[in-house]
Amino acid sequence: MKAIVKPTSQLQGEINALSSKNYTTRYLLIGALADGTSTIYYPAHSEDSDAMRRCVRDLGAIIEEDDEKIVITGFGKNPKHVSELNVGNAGAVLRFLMSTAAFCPDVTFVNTYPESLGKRPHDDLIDTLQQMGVEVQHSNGRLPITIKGGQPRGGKLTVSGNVSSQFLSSLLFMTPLLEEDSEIEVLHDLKSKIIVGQTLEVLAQAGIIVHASEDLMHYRIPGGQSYQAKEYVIQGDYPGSAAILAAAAVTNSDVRVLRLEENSKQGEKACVDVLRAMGVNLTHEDGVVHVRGNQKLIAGEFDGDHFTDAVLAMVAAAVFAEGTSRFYNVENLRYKECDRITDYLNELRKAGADVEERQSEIIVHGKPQGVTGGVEINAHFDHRVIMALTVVGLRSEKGLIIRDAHHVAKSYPQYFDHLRSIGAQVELVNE
Ligand SMILES: O=C(O)C1=C[C@@H](OP(=O)(O)O)[C@@H](O)[C@H](O)C1
Ligand SMILES: C=C(OP(=O)(O)O)C(=O)O
Repeated sequence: MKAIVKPTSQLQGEINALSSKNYTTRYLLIGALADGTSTIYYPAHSEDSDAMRRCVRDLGAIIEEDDEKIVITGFGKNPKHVSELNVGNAGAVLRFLMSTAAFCPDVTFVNTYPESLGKRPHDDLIDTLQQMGVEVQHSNGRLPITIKGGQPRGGKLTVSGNVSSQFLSSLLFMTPLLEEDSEIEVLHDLKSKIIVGQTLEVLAQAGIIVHASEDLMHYRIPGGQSYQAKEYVIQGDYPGSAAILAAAAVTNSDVRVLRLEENSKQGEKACVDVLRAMGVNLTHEDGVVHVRGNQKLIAGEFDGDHFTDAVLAMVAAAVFAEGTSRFYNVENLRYKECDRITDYLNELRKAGADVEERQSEIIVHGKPQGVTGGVEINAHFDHRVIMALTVVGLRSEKGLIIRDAHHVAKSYPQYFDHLRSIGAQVELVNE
């Protein structure tokens, strides 16, 4: 599918935020790891959340669903001995389930996105699984990956955190089910640290005890625990909504996004502060972010690791700011669906933006007068590139054509419908 994004100067209306992808994957997992029946209200419906649903079902969870909820009966620590799992292009789903798969004798995670997830490294988690006595076959740390588990061991474990926090989260979900206690030391650095808070939050809700050090670099996890079956309610999704808010920020707008909790643990809620720091006129009260954009933004400097999945949308807003913006501490964006520094900036340049890259920084020389556009954009299999380039297209002189825009469905299938409902001129054409 091709998205033809036409210049649009005005956006107006109200959007109900999509449901959080990262909470949906977590609650599906802990529902599957519980012995009883849990209920998840308002789950996300996207390729990534569907991938988790499909895989836990393959592993033996029983799932019933209707329009508002999923009812899931888990398999505890006794998943079905499947031979193959397909996580699609979902990094978190793969990494979370690699540890769960250690309870199975022989499971292969297949490589269905060789150009995207197939290029992402998983060595750090493979190392830890090997410390636990699990045999892992892999191609240079990448898919396809075969886990030959059975009886993984706890004890003293280390995991590197400087590529992804998902490896640590994965171990935090699985180690409470081991017979013996575990101690996890995070080596090097811990990127996307803030999202580990979401993992600890849902573990506590399921009655799991984890002793975490204040800096989130050391953990003591008592073994022999079991997940309680509970009821969970999914909140609105900040990473996806960040793109809607950025679109409102770069146009003349009066846009309200509902269901965005002020006290959420999602790091990407910082996008509200980033836009405010850029001079955007907005309020955030009672779960509603209300943007009244006037196309005027000012540049700023931001630690992007605090809002990793919203960085691309914030960079898109900075393209139109007065002055030079700097997003630092973002090296791990290179290990996502595409290289979100080099690949993304190449597409931004095609659209007419003035951007520079460093190994762990994105620098944007703003163009308040707008960019020319009028070119075709390569999506690089990346939903966040698609969403961010759409924002740029709306404020361009000649619009943008985004190829392979259907990949937006990885996290936000209704993105273009939502944008059109507030007045964005976007045409979708089957290629
Ligand atoms: O734990 C999670 O659900 C996620 C962690 C983050 O990844 P990294 O830790 O690799 O940055 C984030 O980018 C991803 O979308 C979801
Ligand atoms: C990086 C992302 O997801 P994942 O790592 O789960 O593929 C994302 O949603 O932006």
